[in-house]
Amino acid sequence: MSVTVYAPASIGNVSVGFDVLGAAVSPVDGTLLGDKVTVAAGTEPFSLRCEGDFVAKLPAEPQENIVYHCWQVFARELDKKSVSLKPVSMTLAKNMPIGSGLGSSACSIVAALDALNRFHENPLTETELLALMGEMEGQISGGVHYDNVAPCYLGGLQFMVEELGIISQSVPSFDNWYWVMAYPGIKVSTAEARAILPAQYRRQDIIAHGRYLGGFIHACHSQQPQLAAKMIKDVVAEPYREGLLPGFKEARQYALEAGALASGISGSGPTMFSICDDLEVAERIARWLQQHYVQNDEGFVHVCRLDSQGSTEIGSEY
Ligand SMILES: Nc1ncnc2c1ncn2[C@@H]1O[C@H](COP(=O)(O)OP(=O)(O)OP(=O)(O)O)[C@@H](O)[C@H]1O
Ligand SMILES: N[C@@H](CCO)C(=O)O
Repeated sequence: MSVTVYAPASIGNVSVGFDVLGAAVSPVDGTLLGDKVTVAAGTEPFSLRCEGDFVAKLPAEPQENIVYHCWQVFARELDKKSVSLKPVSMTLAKNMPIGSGLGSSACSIVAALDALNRFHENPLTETELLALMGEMEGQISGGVHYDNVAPCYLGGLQFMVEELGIISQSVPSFDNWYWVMAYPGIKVSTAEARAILPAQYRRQDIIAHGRYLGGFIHACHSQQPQLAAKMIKDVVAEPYREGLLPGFKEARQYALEAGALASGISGSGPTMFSICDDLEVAERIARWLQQHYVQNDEGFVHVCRLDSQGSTEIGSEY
C-alpha cells in the first residue's frame, strides 16, 4: 500500500497580514509548483529517499530533513491516542526551492504529515494535523506561524483566527485575480528575515496595520476587489526586508505602472507576487520579471491562480 500527496506553493503574509494571512497558489499552465511525498509500507520503522529539482539543496542527513521530524511528531501523537504506527518508507520529491518565500518547508511538512495521516487511515483530525504542521514550521523558522502551512494544507486564502479551537478559516477572494510569482533564484533564510524585524512598532504603524488588514478582510467579504487591492500594504515587514531583495523596488514600480493591482514580498522573500485582474497584463509583467528580476537559472516566473484545493492525494496503491 502507498499514498502520494502533493502540497502547493503558498504566499505567507500576502503583505497585509504578517503571520496571520496566507494564500495557496498554482500555475495556470498546470505546472505542479510544490513538493510531493509518498508513504509506502517499509521494512524498518522509518526510511527516507529524496529526489526532485532541489534535492541537492536539502540537508545531507535524512535525520536533518524536516520530513523525519514530521514522522517523529506524528509517531508521538499516535502514541498518545494508542494507535499503532506502521513502518514507513517515505519518498520526498523536493521541487520547491528552499528559502524562496514560496513556503518550501511548508510544502514538505504538509505533504509529509498529510500523507502519513492518510496512510494510517486518518487517526488525526484536520485541526490536530494543522497544529503539528505549525509546530514543524516553528522548529525551522524560529517562531510558530501558520500562514504557509494552513493555505498549503487547506487551500485558498486563509486567515489565522487561533481561537475556539480553530486555527485557520478561509476568506473569500476574487475569482478573476491572477497572481504573478517571481522567484529570482537566490535564497533568503526565513529565520534571518524574521530576526531583522523590530521587536516593537510605533503606534501609527499599528493603527495603519489594523486599518489595512481589517479593510482587506472586509473588502474580501463584501467582494470589493479595488478596495481589497488598495489594502494590500505591509508596514510590518516589507520596509525592513526590501533591502534583502535586489531589484525589488524597481520590479514593484514596474508592475504598478504596467497595471498590477498590488505587489509585495511573498513570505519572507525573495519571491515577489503581483496581483492582476487581466491575463495579458499578468503575462506582460511575468515576461518583464523573467528578464529583470530573475537572477540565475534557478529562478522562474509563473502566472498563478489561487489553489483552492490545498494538499491533494495524487496517487495511491492498495
Ligand atoms: N524538506 C525540507 N524542505 C525545505 N527545507 C528543509 C527541509 N528539510 C530541512 N530543511 C531545512 O529547513 C530550512 C528551511 O529554511 P527556510 O525556512 O528559510 O526555507 P523555506 O521554508 O524554504 O522558506 P520559505 O517559506 O521562504 O520558502 C533550511 O535550513 C533547510 O535546510
Ligand atoms: N510570515 C512568515 C512567512 C515566512 O514564509 C514571515 O514573513 O516571516
